Amino acid sequence: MERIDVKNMNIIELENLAKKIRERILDVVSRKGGHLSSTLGAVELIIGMHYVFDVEKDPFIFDVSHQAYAHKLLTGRWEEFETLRQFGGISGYTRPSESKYDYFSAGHSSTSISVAVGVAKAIKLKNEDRIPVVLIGDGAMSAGMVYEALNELGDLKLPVVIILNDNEMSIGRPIGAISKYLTKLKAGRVYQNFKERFKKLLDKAPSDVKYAAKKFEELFSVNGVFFEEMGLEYIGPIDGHNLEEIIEVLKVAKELKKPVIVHAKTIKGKGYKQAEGYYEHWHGVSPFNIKTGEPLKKSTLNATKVFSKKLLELAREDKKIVGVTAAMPSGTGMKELMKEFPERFWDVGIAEQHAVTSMAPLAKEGFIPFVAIYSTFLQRGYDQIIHDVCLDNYPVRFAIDRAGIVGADGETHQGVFDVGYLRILPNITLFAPRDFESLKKAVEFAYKFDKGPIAFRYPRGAFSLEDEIFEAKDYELGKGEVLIDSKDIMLIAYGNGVGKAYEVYNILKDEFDIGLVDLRFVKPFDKELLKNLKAKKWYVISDNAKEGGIAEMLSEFANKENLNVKIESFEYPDKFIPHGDVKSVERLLRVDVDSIVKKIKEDNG
Ligand SMILES: Cc1ncc(C[n+]2csc(CCOP(=O)(O)OP(=O)(O)O)c2C)c(N)n1
Ligand SMILES: CC(=O)[C@@H](O)[C@H](O)COP(=O)(O)O
Ligand SMILES: [Mg+2]
Repeated sequence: MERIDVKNMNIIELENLAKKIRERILDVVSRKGGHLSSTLGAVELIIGMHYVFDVEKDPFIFDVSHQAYAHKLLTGRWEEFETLRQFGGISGYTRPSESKYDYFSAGHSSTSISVAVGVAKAIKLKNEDRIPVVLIGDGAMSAGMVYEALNELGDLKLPVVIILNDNEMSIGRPIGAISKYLTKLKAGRVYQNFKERFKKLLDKAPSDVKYAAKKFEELFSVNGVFFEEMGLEYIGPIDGHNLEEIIEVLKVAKELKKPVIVHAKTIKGKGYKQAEGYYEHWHGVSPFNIKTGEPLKKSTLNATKVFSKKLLELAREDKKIVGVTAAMPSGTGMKELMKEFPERFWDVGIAEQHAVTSMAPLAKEGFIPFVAIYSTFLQRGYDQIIHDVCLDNYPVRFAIDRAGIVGADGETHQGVFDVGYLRILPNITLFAPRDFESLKKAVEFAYKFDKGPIAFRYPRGAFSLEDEIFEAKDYELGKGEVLIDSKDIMLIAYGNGVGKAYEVYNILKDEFDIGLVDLRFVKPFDKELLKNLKAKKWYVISDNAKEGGIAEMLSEFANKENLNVKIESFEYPDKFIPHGDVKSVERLLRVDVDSIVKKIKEDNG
């Protein structure tokens, strides 16, 4: 399907288009799952962008880009939208590799204004007639990167239009002073009209009236002062569902040829009554019944719930336990702890760097901090882990959720780098549970461990290994476990890799002398156990990137110790891993059970 040209449509036609887009989004997301309420709330703003700006030349930059489904539908992906977030289908985010109308990839939040500043510099250097337009949510405004970008933009005064899509929500409740400030701006509209009338009066008034009026303005003008002080023009708040108003204001913003913030108020979930105005649940959904809003599948036990429950148990017993999440209270299971102990567990908003650093002094002061962040978002806090936690060896506990392949979110969200990026840091201890029971033991071990920073990782959803196949033993620092011994082939697995290795073992056990080791710790790892293995063919199975991963680590060790072993890795190859269900993606990467079995048979046949 061709790109839909909205420029010649009248308001009624645009409103009908908005309705059609919402119906398409609801229909597909209810059957396939995906992000829902953000994207429903941004339909008119996106139509407005397409109406006023020229998508053929102006960079359209979507923050996170989970709200950009309307943009996908307008730019020739109406039919393909059916494959949303499915293996081999279109991405849930903007991807230049998917469409020339997707200017930049996103998935992590708060990068958009930096991208706009960069492209605005390029446009100026090339002396072109283009203007970057950004769509960013209020939740994304909690991250430091936004202010780094605004700081430069306000100084350079490059033409950039930033549409602030303010639905007064992040995934959950919005956090912090900026969010409160944006809410206050609600009152601004009335004041703006007043200000206009007041200005006319002032021009004729004596100077003492001018003085009083100025004071009045200082006292009551909450309208965009913050942004104006940063050197940006501020327009708003406008009604982000009123196409006429959006178009009128965006036209003005475009003509100003300056950095402008257009502050639009929207309703998250707009157009689907069940979702309108609800925190969290409707942000990202699995397939559901449109009529009732009920999910089609009942939720089952997952690693996040097990982590959350165990930490809550410990927190009830020990007041020194504190914790933080960065805008993912439900996603990380910290919500329950925040509810019961609001003075000890915090959501800091999208602010992973701050989350990490702020826990180090709590450790220094004798508290027991847990940082619960997804593997992919912890990348944001990397320097803070090195500089503020590891350097002075503070016992901050990192609970790394969504480790491994996460599924439908794809490239931007895969939790595959943490083993590599953490393994190289001095002072840190790294380990991983293999099933729900060992996850409980992992939380206990991390709680008691006070020698320095420690991190454990667990997957999205359930482990691939069921409980009670192997008894969950207490963790001992740096100790692995031989689960099944052998003299020939050894599957050396880590974390959620143990379940996959066990499946491989079951297929091959009658044909080969094959065993299974759970490494348990990657740092420090169990050198004695490995040296004493009789099996000299090691197959490494773990859900992390191969580069900087476990096989690499074991090869270095084996070479140093002259162990004379052959090591093969079934970790993830050196590429960004696409979206789709875990099984299909692993098959594509040739690290699924069948591919591993085939390779072992070929090697040993
Ligand atoms: C660095 C980072 N941390 C956390 C997230 C998870 N996340 C995705 S969207 C979102 C909420 C964003 O809120 P807002 O910008 O207001 O957009 P809305 O969904 O309300 O439209 C969060 C926390 C992320 N994508 N990137
Ligand atoms: C857009 C974003 O970053 C989040 O909404 C993410 O998709 C959540 O992932 P989970 O579904 O794994 O919590
Ligand atoms: Mg929001």
